[in-house]
Amino acid sequence: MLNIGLVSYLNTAPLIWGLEKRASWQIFEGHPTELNFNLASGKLDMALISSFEYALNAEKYLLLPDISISATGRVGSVILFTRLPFEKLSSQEIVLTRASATSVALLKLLLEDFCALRPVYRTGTYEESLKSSAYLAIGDEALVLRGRNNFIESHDLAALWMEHTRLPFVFAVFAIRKEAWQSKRKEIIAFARELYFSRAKGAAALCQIASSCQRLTTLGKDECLVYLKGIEYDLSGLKQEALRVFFRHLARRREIPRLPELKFVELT
Ligand SMILES: C=C(O[C@@H]1C=C(C(=O)O)C=C[C@H]1O)C(=O)O
Repeated sequence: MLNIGLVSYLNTAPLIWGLEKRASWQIFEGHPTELNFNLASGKLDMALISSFEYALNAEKYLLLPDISISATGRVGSVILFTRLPFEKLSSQEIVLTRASATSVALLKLLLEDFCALRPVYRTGTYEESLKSSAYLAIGDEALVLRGRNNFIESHDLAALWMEHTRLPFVFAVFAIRKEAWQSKRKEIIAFARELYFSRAKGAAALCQIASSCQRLTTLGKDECLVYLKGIEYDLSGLKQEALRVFFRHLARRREIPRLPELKFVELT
């Protein structure tokens, strides 16, 4: 049995739209940090994980070629919501969602190194952030918060990253545990083929996905479609370059012990 982890957010729907159930695999859905933990601990064989988790534990993993959750510019669902003007955030408290690894590291990089701001961070929920100056949300929660106007500003982290680096940003990759690749290679290749097929079907059905998944958020159908059109699922050359740039920043900031290489499985 192949144990597969998938992110439970709306943005993953187009990637897994055409995926059919199979007796040989079991799907677990969760927030990125749950999937990161369950893949690192061996409960899962392969999963969509935070690109930060790959950088942290790259010696355990191999990557599925050409799969990611990325955006070129605005992503729409990784947002710093603020109750103060952005440039006044030094020494102010920012509450960080527990669901994210990549976006937390990206936020710190953007604020501290690119914008010379020095806030104080705390992990917590949106409710726990009500007296703080800002809240970092990702995924469906960010989409819901976009509809509430109790913040004065919202800053899209992928758009900020692009402004500073001119590059797309890769939030998640599909990683496989090395042991699983040794023992379950055939099943992994079969799953990968289905995933590529599913992605193609999802791309052709975006309008339908937007109408049927709209209930997950408070977005209208058109807004939902605009959001899904902005999410990219490939890991092309430029995205690999963008990942390396992000990893170099993480290593320089000592958030990861060493600079990881991008190592892929061969599906043939
Ligand atoms: C674009 C998003 O990317 C997600 C953000 C992640 C993170 O911050 O660790 C991990 C997986 C992605 O699915 C999102 O959730 O909005």
